[in-house]
Amino acid sequence: MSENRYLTFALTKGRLANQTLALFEEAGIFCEEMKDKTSRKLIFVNEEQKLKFFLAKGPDVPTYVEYGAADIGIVGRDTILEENRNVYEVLDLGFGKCRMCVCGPACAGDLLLHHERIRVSSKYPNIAKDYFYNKKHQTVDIIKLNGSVELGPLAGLSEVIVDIVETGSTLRENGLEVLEEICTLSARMIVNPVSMQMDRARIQALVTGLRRKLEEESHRAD
Ligand SMILES: Nc1ncnc2c1ncn2[C@@H]1O[C@H](COP(=O)(O)OP(=O)(O)OP(=O)(O)O)[C@@H](O)[C@H]1O
Ligand SMILES: O=P(O)(O)OC[C@H]1O[C@H](OP(=O)(O)OP(=O)(O)O)[C@H](O)[C@@H]1O
Repeated sequence: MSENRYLTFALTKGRLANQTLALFEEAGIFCEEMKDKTSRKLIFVNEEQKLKFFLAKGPDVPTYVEYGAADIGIVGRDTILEENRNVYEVLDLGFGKCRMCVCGPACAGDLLLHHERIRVSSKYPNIAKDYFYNKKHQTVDIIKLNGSVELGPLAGLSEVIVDIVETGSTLRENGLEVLEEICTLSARMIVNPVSMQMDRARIQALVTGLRRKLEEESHRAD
């Protein structure tokens, strides 16, 4: 372990970013500069704590961590499952909670029940494939989409979708429903396996500090 080595964090842009920075601050990990939404700067350094931070698109976070360009990543469990990178998952951060589900119009329930060869559109083709082929042993045709996945059944592209459900309002407003739940999701901390060996004490102290804050928060909420 090198005392002067910077630990680099890849954080997910978008929905998870604010809660990640708020939790880090609570645990004494600071990156003030990153809060400036007007800045186009991409990488931020905390000299005092020997930390570096950058924001990336969710699916790129496990890539940075697997290759060691970041030691630590914060990313949704959906992305970890979809990307299937060689990283350690070390902590459930408890926010960004949602569910990965098979959804569609109510009438698609019968097609699922009878293991019909249906079309499944999703932003998460690997999760969809694993669920239908390995868990349900059902042959389906998977179609990759990049967003607004609920359009799939509405436009006649697919019978069902595999997508994230949080409040359920996108489904409701489009006449769709949850047909099957695949798994629950939340934000997780991932670590590069080599970084874990080289900086074990420092990374473990970080994880312990964050876990303590999360426990304090959940006690306060009780
Ligand atoms: N309602 C939700 N919809 C999507 N993701 C959610 C939701 N609630 C929590 N999440 C979590 O937040 C993570 C980041 O979501 P976000 O929408 O910011 O990025 P994204 O899905 O990659 O979107 P985009 O492609 O539009 O940038 C997801 O990977 C997921 O783990
Ligand atoms: O259950 P709800 O609270 O309605 O949230 C779920 C919706 O949010 C996400 O889409 P997002 O807003 O990320 O847009 P996208 O479809 O373009 O990825 C997800 O893909 C669902 O469409």
